[in-house]
Parts: sequence; structure tokens; C-alpha cells
Amino acid sequence: MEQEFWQARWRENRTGFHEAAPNSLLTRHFPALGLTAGQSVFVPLCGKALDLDWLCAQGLRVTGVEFNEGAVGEVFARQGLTPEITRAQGLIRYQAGDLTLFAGDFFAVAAAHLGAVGAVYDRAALVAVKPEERAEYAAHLNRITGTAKQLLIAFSYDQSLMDGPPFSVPGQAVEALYRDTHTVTLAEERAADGRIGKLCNAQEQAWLLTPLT
Ligand SMILES: C[S@@+](CC[C@H](N)C(=O)[O-])C[C@H]1O[C@@H](n2cnc3c(N)ncnc32)[C@H](O)[C@@H]1O
Repeated sequence: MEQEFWQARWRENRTGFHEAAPNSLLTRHFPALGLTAGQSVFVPLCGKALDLDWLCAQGLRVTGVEFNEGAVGEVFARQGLTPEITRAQGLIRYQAGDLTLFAGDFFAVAAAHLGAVGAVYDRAALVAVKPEERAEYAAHLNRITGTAKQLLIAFSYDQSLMDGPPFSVPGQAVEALYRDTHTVTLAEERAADGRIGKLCNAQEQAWLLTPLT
């Protein structure tokens, strides 16, 4: 999805994807990944999600990437942190304590930016990517995280009822993207709330992705 599309949404405050509390599928299913304090979680297309704060509160090292620099700054401000801001090969790196957020393009993130990644948390990231760019997204994510385990939260609905984003990413699509690298397990499925729930009767699904050995 083009950068200008997303920057316009942030400018115009059309950020209905932003939730007022950490996603309960995160708080229920992230523990199944078995990360311990001090390990690192990567959050692609992170927005200013309160999920970041919840992950920090688990004692994890949290790294994210987000196009919108204002959103990145807001996460540090609400945590009362003053970030060190540096340039990092096409990205702007905000860092304080165990929280590092890159302002810039996910596809510009390299493995060296992240270091060792214990797990990936994808909420409303894969579903934000145009369907024709999904395979590239998943391959890049695996490349830069060493094919880490993952909690993926996605929507599934009849795509003819609404234009994305968020796009519908049904189970077959999750399988097709990740079956060569991970075991894909549906942890929970529930009716989505908000506009997508009302308009399209969408389901919100939490997937656990375990790397194949
Ligand atoms: C649907 S929102 C989800 C945000 C967040 N994960 C959440 O749950 O609130 C998608 C976010 O990804 C960002 N984004 C889209 N494409 C991106 C890219 N290629 N690189 C970095 N950020 C991107 C957008 O600016 C937007 O904030």
C-alpha cells in the first residue's frame, strides 16, 4: 500500500484501526509463544498500537516499524520516554530503553536493524498489505526475522462487500503464505467488532505460526 495513502489517513485522523486497549487476542495468545523477559519481539506496521505498551510491560525488547513518524513519537511520549533519534539506512530510529521504533518503510528494514528476533506480532499488518504484495511481505518478514515464530491477527470476510484495507486474509491465504516455513494453527476465531464487523460480518482470527524444524 502506497505510503501517501497511509500518511493521508494519519493526517486526516482516519485511524479507525487504532484500538483503545491492547488487543485481547494478543493478551490471551501471546503467552503461547513462550517468550521470556529480555527476548525480542518485532511488530511490523505497528502504528501507535497500545499492544506495544503491553509487550513492553511483559519485559520484552520491542521493535516496530511504522510509516508515520508522528505515531512513533506518540508511543514514546505516552510512555514518558525521551527517545534517542538517529538515521539508520533510510529509516529514522527512535530508541529508549527496550523500545525501538523505526519510522519508515517496512521493506527497508534489514535483519541487521533488528538483531535476534524471538517472535513476530502481526496485528492488522498483513491485512493492510495489498493482496498482490502479500507474498513479498511474508518473505521479507521471514528474511529479516530469521523465520521467527509468530502471533498473527487477521480478518476474514467476503471481499466483495468492502474494499480493503483491511483486506480479507482467509485461512487458506495464511496457509499458502506460511506453510513452507511454519506450522499454522488457528488459536481463536471471533466476530470482529467495529465497522468491518457490522458491514461484512467479518471474523477476527488469531493464528500461531511455529517454524518448521
Ligand atoms: C491497519 S494499520 C495497523 C496499525 C497497528 N498494527 C495497529 O494494530 O493499530 C497499518 C499501519 O501500517 C502502516 N504501514 C502501511 N504500510 C507500511 C509500510 N510498508 N511500512 C511501514 N508502515 C506501513 C500504516 O501507516 C498504518 O499505521
